Amino acid sequence: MATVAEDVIAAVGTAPGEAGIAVIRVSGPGCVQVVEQIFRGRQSLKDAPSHRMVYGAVVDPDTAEVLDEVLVVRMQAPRSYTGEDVVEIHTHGGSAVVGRVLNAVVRAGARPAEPGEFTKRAFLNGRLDLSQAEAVIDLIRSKTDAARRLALEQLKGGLSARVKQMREILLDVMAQIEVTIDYPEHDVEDVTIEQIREAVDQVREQIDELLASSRVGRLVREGVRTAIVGRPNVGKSSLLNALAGRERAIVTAIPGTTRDVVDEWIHVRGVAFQILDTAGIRTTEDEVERIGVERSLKWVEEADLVLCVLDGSSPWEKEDLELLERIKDRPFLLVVNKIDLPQRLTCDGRLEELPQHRIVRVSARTGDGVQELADRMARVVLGGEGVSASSCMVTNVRHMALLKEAREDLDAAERAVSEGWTVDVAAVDLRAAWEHLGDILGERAGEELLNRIFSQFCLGK
Ligand SMILES: Nc1nc2c(c(=O)[nH]1)N(C=O)[C@@H](CNc1ccc(C(=O)N[C@@H](CCC(=O)O)C(=O)O)cc1)CN2
Ligand SMILES: Nc1nc2c(ncn2[C@@H]2O[C@H](COP(=O)(O)OP(=O)(O)OP(=O)(O)O)[C@@H](O)[C@H]2O)c(=O)[nH]1
Ligand SMILES: [Mg+2]
Repeated sequence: MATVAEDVIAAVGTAPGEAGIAVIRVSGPGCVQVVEQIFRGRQSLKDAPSHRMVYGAVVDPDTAEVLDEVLVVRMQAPRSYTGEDVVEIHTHGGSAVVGRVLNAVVRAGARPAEPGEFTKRAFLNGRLDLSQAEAVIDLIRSKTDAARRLALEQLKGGLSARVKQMREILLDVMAQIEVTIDYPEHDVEDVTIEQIREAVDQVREQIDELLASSRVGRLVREGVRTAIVGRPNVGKSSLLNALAGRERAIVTAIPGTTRDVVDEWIHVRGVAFQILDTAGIRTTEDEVERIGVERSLKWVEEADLVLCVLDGSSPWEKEDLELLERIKDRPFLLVVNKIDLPQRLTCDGRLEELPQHRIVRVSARTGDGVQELADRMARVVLGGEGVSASSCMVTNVRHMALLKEAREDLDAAERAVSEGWTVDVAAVDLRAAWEHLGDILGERAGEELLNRIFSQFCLGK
């Protein structure tokens, strides 16, 4: 079969396995002619209007055997996902059908696409910038509603708009510096220094805001590691089970039941929490239990959120106080458990000293207060307002690193003017900041970076 197209790529866009339908996507100049060769419909594809389904059959290019009954849609460049001519063949789902149809497309002149190649083309054709292309992977990978929302916001260009706005401010002041340098006879240097300061402050403030959002962004994207800690027998494992809604961990009346860390994922208000049930913290001679206690203490330091459990039915003990000291500078909630029993937790006003929104009273046995605890956990992570539909958060470590670099460039620019250097010195730093921000959008992205990013995609995306 003659090759009719320069670089037409094809891949299955849907998940493998039996399904109602599957979509084979073909992209590149000449892809309409490629598919035309194997498509028999009432209407020829090239005469069909763009973005309109056409009914027909796919045939084997050599034997003309009918392979499947299909719907085909053509999307004319540049109005398509990749920005190139695109044809999609919607077949019946199932590996034999999809295998034969894809094979026919390849024999008609397309080549199998590499992972992420459609999205890479969308980037190279200017349909998406790099941060938007990265959002496509995040969107596909998102397991919770909040993660989906953040990724979609980025795909729609939320982060890009913020970055472009900062670059505008920098570009304006860089232009002003040019004028100062080119026409030194006009005494404009003082004005320029003020403008540099103002631009630096404005952009730095925006960068700081974005970097501050990255903590929550990461938690939303990756999940919140939440450690349940406390003395033995206060009901930590019971609490894990109550949050999980199933008997995940072993519960007994014997103190020191849990040794290894037991974990379970739960979703609260669109955020994923990995709940870690740990060994009760006490001094012990038992070697196995001692190692468990060490791990518990490690989790107090490393968790994104600490749930410190107290037994409301028994008096406060010295271990409780020690633990409270350890957690007070970490993100924590204090959970007073066993409220179904008579309350004997006297703690000399220590509880009253804590911010009251940090204290939740529950019964892991009856389930009272457990929903309130879950809501409170989500609030601690998301802050007051939660992840609103319009909020833009940085979730990507590449973006974080570039924002930090840009911030350092701006610090350097400010130092240059404060120390009385001529404005051309600050100009170098401002340009560096402008470029680092541009790297978020992929302005100077080389082949290596692009390959690293797009190779993480699934086939057919
Ligand atoms: N069948 C199918 N579903 C899909 C995709 C796809 O490629 N094919 N997508 C792939 O990820 C997503 C949707 N993304 C898309 C983005 C742009 C265009 C597109 O044709 N845009 C044109 C026309 C818009 C219009 O008619 O107004 C444009 O922007 O000019 C299509 C899909 C999710 N669902
Ligand atoms: N009445 C009552 N009993 C509870 C409650 N929560 C836990 N218990 C009981 O307290 C005992 C200890 O519960 P666990 O969940 O095993 O406690 P733990 O903190 O995991 O204990 P270790 O693993 O030994 O550190 C068990 O007998 C539970 O049934 C509660 O809310 N009310
Ligand atoms: Mg336990």
